[in-house]
Amino acid sequence: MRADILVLPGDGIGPEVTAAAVTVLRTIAERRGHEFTFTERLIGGAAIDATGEPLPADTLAAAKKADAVLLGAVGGPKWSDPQAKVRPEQGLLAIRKALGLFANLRPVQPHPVAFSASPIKPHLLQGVDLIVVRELTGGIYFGEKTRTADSASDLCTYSVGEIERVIRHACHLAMTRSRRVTSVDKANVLETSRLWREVASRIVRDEFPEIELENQLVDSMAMHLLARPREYDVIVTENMFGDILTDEASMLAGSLGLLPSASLGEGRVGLYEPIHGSAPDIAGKGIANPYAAILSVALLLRHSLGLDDEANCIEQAVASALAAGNLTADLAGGTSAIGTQAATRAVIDHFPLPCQVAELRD
Ligand SMILES: NC(=O)C1=CN([C@@H]2O[C@H](COP(=O)(O)OP(=O)(O)OC[C@H]3O[C@@H](n4cnc5c(N)ncnc54)[C@H](O)[C@@H]3O)[C@@H](O)[C@H]2O)C=CC1
Ligand SMILES: CC(C)CC(=O)C(=O)O
Ligand SMILES: [Mg+2]
Repeated sequence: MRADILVLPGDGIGPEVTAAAVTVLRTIAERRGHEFTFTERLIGGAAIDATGEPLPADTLAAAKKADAVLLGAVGGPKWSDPQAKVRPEQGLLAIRKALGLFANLRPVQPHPVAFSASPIKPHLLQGVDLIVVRELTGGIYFGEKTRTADSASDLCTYSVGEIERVIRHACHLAMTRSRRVTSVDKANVLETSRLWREVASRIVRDEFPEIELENQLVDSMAMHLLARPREYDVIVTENMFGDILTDEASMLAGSLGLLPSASLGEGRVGLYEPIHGSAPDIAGKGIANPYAAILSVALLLRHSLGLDDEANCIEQAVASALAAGNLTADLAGGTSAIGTQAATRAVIDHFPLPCQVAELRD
C-alpha cells in the first residue's frame, strides 16, 4: 500500500517521540512491502517562531492532502507568557477543528510490567481495558473568550448535533466491545451537561437498544476510575472532562508516556498523537518514553490505512518490549532505565514473526 503521512513534530519532546514513531513506521513499511512517504511541517511553538502563526496555512493544506497526520506535542514555557497574543496550543485546537476531528479515542490497557510504576494497587489494574471517547471540537476550549483587567470568561457551548455524533461514535465502538457505555457529565450543575445527558440517553434508547448506558457525574467518575477501573469499558465525555480524565487514567497504565490517541471525524484524514504534552522538563535529554507515540502509529495503521495486521504487530511488539524490561525513566527509576532510542530499537527487535517478512506487495 502507498500512503502519504504528514508528520508534525511540534515542540519539546514532540520531535523526539515522533522520530521514534516514524522509525517504527518506516521499518514496518519496509518489512511488509508498503510505500509510505513522510512530509514534515511546522505546528505550535516551532511554527510561531518561524512564521508567527501556530498553524501555518501550508501545514493545514498538507494535512488536508495527507492520508494521515502524526503529531508530537505543542507548547512550552517559551510561549507561555500570559500576555502572549498567539499560543502553540491554538495551533493544535485549530487543526483538530479544521479537520473536523470530533472523536478522540484514548485507549487504556495497563501492562503488568508497568503495574509497579502505577500508584494504584496491582489487583485493581489486572484486566483493565477501557477506552475514553473524548469529544474534541466543542465545549469550553472553543467557546468565546473574554478578558478585562479584573475578569475573564470562557464560554462552554454544545449543540445537539455535536453531542449526537460523538455519542453515536462511542456506541458503534461499544457494539464491537462489551456493549456498555458510561457517559460522563456534570448534569447537576451545567446546562451543557444536561443537554449532553438528554441526548446520550435518547441516542442509546432509540438507536442502540442493546447498549447498557450509565450516566456518571465527572467528579465521582474521577474517583471510580482509580478505585474500580476494571468495571469500565467505553467512556464517552465532553472535551475538557475527557482531557482531564485521561491524564488521570494514564496513572492506571503507569505513565503519560504510554497512552496513544486517534482523533477521527467524518472526513478522510485522521490525526494521531500521544496524549501527553511537550514535557519541557525532560525535552532534549533523549529520555522521553516513545511508546505512546509508537502506539499512536499503530492506531494510524488501523484507523486510517486499514492495516490491522501491522497495527497488531506494533502493539504486540510494544507489549513484548515492555515485558522484556525495556523501561524508560518514567517507568523505571535509577540506572536500569533506557532512553528513547533504545526503547524504539526494542520495539523493532520485538516485532512478532509475521512482521519480519515482506508479504505480497500491492
Ligand atoms: N497534545 C499536546 O500537544 C499537549 C500539549 N500540552 C502542552 O505541553 C506543555 C507541558 O504541559 P504539562 O502540563 O507539563 O504536561 P506534559 O504532558 O507535557 O508533562 C507532564 C509530566 O509528564 C511527563 N511526561 C509527559 N510525557 C512523557 C513521556 N513521553 N515520557 C516521559 N515523561 C513524560 C513530563 O516529563 C511531565 O513531568 C504545555 O505547554 C501544555 O500546554 C499538554 C498536553 C497536551
Ligand atoms: C490543546 C491541548 C494542549 C489540550 C490537551 O491537553 C490535550 O489535547 O490533551
Ligand atoms: Mg491533555
